[in-house]
Amino acid sequence: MMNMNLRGKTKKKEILSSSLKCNFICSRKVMSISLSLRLIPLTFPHSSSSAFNLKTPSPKYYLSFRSKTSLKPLNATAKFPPFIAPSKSLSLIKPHVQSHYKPIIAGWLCSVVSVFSLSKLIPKIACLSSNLTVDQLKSDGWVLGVFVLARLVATYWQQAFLWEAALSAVYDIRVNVFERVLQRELSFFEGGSGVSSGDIAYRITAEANDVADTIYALLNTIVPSLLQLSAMAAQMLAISPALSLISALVIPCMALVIAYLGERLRKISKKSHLSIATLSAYLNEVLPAILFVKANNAELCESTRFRRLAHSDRYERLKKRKMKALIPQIVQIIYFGALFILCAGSLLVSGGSFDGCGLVSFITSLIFLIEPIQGVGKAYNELKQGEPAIERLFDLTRFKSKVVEKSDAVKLDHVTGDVKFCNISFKYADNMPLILDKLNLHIRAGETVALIGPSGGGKSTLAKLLLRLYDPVSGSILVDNHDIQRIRLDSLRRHVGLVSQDITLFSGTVAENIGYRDLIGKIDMERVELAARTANADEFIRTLPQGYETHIGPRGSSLSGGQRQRLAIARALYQNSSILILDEATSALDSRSELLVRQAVECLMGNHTVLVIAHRLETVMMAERVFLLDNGKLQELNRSTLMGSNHDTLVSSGLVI
Ligand SMILES: Nc1ncnc2c1ncn2[C@@H]1O[C@H](COP(=O)(O)OP(=O)(O)OP(=O)(O)O)[C@@H](O)[C@H]1O
Repeated sequence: MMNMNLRGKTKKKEILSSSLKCNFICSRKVMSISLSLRLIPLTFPHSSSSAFNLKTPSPKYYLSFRSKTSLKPLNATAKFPPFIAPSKSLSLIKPHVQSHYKPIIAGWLCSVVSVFSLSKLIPKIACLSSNLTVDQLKSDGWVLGVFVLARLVATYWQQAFLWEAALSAVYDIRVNVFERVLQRELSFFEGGSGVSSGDIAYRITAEANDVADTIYALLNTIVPSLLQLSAMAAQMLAISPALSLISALVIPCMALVIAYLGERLRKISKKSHLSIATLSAYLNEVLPAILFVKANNAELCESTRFRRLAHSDRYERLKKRKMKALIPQIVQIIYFGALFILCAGSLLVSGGSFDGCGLVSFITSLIFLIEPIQGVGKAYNELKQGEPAIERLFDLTRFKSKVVEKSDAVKLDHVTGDVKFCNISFKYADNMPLILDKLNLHIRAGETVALIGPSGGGKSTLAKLLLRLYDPVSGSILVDNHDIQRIRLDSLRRHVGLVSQDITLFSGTVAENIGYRDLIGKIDMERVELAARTANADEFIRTLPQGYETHIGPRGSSLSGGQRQRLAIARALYQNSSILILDEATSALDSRSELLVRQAVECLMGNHTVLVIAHRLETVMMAERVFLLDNGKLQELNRSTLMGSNHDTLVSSGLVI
């Protein structure tokens, strides 16, 4: 049921609000959540954005849900320090560019050939045009041809080499940024101010391409444009120093205009980057949830949200495109104006001091002098346009981890699976309440312990602490009597496997998903099949069109819920970790699928230490000990007492009945 009422459109700072009531049907629970849909200000760091008087809201406003439950708003700008000083942008990309010095030098050498050919061409063309005879054409024609060809070939290779350097530098930057993103703590991606994956994806793809354009423009300016500028200036000085000085007055005039417009372009570009990143973040959140959208008849609501974000982007892009189109026109006006004055002036000033050939040569040199000045302007604009992209890209790499691997951390080759939580207290942030409060738990090697408790009680948090995705505020966790803070992170996570509640499968084949741990090595097909048989998955896999080589679609979307769960269990078995955390899915399965999954879980329990976050009574009964986690405290329950509990007690313990 949806009731949407959109009010207010155009006034500055007007808040457009509507209310939306949706019924969310989640597994066996029916939650009725009242959502209020409204536009709230979206802050652009360091931007002085004005409100836009448009029919649709300005980019200052951003559509969000407000609900009693914590539906996460899209967040394209959260968690980043303020933009760094523009001057730092160049120093950030410098090391990556310098490491590709070979194509840069090759490109610059080609530019030397290109400029040399041009400086030889100009006087020859000037003399030919002022004194054209068949004999002269015959004698000088082939020389001209050679220089023209040399310039064309050299210019081609100059651009090819410089693009190679720019794209290689951006490849390095991308790899570096992505590796740093992978190293970031989980808190960067989740929680109220977590950064959306769409925003990160946009930075690493589209914005990195903008950085490539900037690097190319800079490389193409530093030597080629300056070379051409010097060569042409030298020629002009040789012909007429007086006229050359007058021409030089044009340069600061152009530089001032270009600098002013470039600064404006930088501000506009920053907003444009943010608006497209927000749109990308939105799409990355909504499209994977398309089933939910359709099931809730939310197409209209999502289409409205999309339109607003797309409109903001259109507005910002158009502004940027207009500015980019305007700059060359203004430069051209100054250029042609100056040229006209110079042509007229040269006739007066020269007073016959140089001939027609010299005059044509001077004017042609001036034309080719203005070209690199325009090039410098263009490069400056590219830099101003690329700065926000460089800043946003490198923002991803700047962080200080709270979960730090100690220098003397040990690698454990084998663990028996003895786990102790000693006096663990934890909260997600200083200003948040304690989720776990002086909690103690000892799971013996090979034992299966079930953890139950109300939703939000902290069960998944406990699992995250065991994987060291967060560190406790106080207390310690021991694996085989080694404090996990003294175990190497890769070693710890190799020995602790996780089957999470939200089953994560990737596009690819069944075998690749089961053998995920060996994805870049060699997947052991025998182990894959053994794991699949143990997890009761082999039977259905063999009915798929290409068996283990069948592609399962994005996020395993071609499989049923039960099949996905069994595949995830098979993957955990393949990993061969001694300790397994099994966050049981709450979603309903038919009784046969449920039985198959339960049998698979039972197989897991046979020879692993298992911490199962249980939601079903049947799973609880498979465990040797059962603990209730409530209000940050742990309490051991008697299984037989639990069996005899009434419906309300079981539901309040977080069990799905
Ligand atoms: N990244 C986070 N940042 C801030 N708070 C969080 C974060 N993750 C979880 N929380 C909060 O911590 C509390 C415990 O969450 P947790 O996911 O551990 O509960 P749970 O017992 O596993 O719940 P469920 O059974 O519903 O999965 C909740 O109040 C939740 O809102």
